[in-house]
Amino acid sequence: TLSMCGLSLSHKTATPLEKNPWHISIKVARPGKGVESCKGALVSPYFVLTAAHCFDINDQAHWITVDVGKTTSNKVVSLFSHPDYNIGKLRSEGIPEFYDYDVALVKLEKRITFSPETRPICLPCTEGTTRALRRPHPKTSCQDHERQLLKVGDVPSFFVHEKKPALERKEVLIKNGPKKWACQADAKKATIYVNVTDVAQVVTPRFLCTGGIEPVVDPNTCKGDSGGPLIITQNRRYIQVGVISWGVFDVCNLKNKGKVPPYARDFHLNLFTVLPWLKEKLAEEQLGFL
Ligand SMILES: CO[C@H]1CCN(Cc2c(C)cc(C)c3[nH]ccc23)[C@H](CO)C1
Repeated sequence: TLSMCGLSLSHKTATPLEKNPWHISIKVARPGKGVESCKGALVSPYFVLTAAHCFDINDQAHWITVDVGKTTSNKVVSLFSHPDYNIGKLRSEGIPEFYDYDVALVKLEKRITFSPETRPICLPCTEGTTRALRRPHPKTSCQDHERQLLKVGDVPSFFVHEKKPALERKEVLIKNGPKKWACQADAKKATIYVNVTDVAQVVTPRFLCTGGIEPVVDPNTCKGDSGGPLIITQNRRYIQVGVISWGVFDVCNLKNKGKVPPYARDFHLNLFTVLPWLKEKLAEEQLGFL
């Protein structure tokens, strides 16, 4: 039987993890280089979905620890970054970091047993999401999922910011209508993109854009939120539509303290743009990809 995805407990006394049971914390301890912190989402008994930029080509599996539910340091067996991810691809054009296809799957050594604080989130174009959307199977298509989840306009969504011991939900609007172009244009205000002439060079069709102050002030991501899920709620079920990739302004960086500019935008890898890769890597996880 396909286990149900995107469920969570929401009563007042539920713990942060019971409320966000898909939440994963990832740490990469590089000898002599300190620890890099990222987040991820549990998507099946063996796999965590995160950002490719959390890892370096030289990272050893034993440098990576993955906290799932209450158990810390689950062993990583393998790491599958998207084949088209290449952070240095545009270096020759004076663009030091390029985040296109910034998505990775981490395979755990031991199969995770689900529990009230450990449950998978729903992925687009799977049977679990068809059920979460209360749509008929097999009549419902992947395109139906995209039309229902990523409607044209400002789409309500949220990400989870870890502020130990709490997990805070940050509600943001995906600018998926007329505001999309202004959202993307603000990418050029990022310090490292000073050489960018056409914003389309760095904001490729793989990205969803959040942040800014119209129609309301959106909270922004921090570097440490990288890899976490961008989530849309439907009928109290949680569906991941994006992976937090990069932002123009790190609100957690103390030197940026207190002053968040209106051009602070965040960019998330749109999972609808990497479905063939997801389907291939998760083929054995019985998620029922459409
Ligand atoms: C385009 O230029 C910027 C790229 C990435 N930014 C770092 C960064 C990463 C890597 C990932 C996430 C989720 C971030 N959220 C906010 C900042 C931030 C720095 C600016 O801080 C330079």
